[in-house]
Amino acid sequence: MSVHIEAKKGEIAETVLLPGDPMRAKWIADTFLKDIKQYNDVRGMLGFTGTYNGKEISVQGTGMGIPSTLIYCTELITEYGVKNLVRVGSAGSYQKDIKIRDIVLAMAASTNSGLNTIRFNGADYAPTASFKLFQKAIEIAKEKKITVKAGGILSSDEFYADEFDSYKKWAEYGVLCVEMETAGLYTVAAKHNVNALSILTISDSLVTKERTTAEEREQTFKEMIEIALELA
Ligand SMILES: O=P(O)(O)O[C@H]1O[C@H](CO)[C@@H](O)[C@H]1O
Ligand SMILES: O=c1cc[nH]c(=O)[nH]1
Repeated sequence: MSVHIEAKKGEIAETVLLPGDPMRAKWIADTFLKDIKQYNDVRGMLGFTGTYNGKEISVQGTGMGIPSTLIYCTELITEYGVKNLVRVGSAGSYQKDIKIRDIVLAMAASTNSGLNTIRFNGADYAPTASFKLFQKAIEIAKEKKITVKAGGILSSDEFYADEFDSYKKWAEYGVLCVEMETAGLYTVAAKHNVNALSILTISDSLVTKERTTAEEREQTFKEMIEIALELA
């Protein structure tokens, strides 16, 4: 047992899917996995291990934001030996041609978090996806005939910005979409020399102001999950 995860050693697979929402973790386990065992309920941050096509895989809620994500990822890596961390999250589009329900593979994550400027004494660090998982995800998507887009994203510390239009600066520099965890995930994975990839489904657009419902966000991101599960 670690501070925030009550699993015994060996109860968590080498590959873990990481939704922010613990209820999405339960939905993924119930919908896609066999022989499911719930290994965590500390703080309601549900975690499950099961099998997918005969391979063991786990799914763990991370909560929202970089600090919460860093807690779960650090414990998964250092206490449970997890090697592949695959975030499956929702994101807001910053670009006209990134539409609701599109899937985005995050190649790199800019951030307005102090995480790395603190860590690197004021210098910038560029958190990037693991090439191995990224390349594999592209191949899986091709095989499954699922269209994916790929590029840089923003991991923001705030969901509600004071100035709505502040997103336009990131958009001008090619950032595809915004979420709140990936820069932390990629940084902690790099520190411990393990693999990480964020696969995101666009839940709303800052450009067109369209939105999906909370239920859709929890349950309808099937294609993204199908790619992630094949990464085990
Ligand atoms: O859908 P999840 O994985 O929670 O991700 C996004 O949704 C939350 C905000 O509603 C933030 O965690 C953001 O990153
Ligand atoms: O606009 C959005 C949508 C999902 N997640 C975010 O952080 N922002």
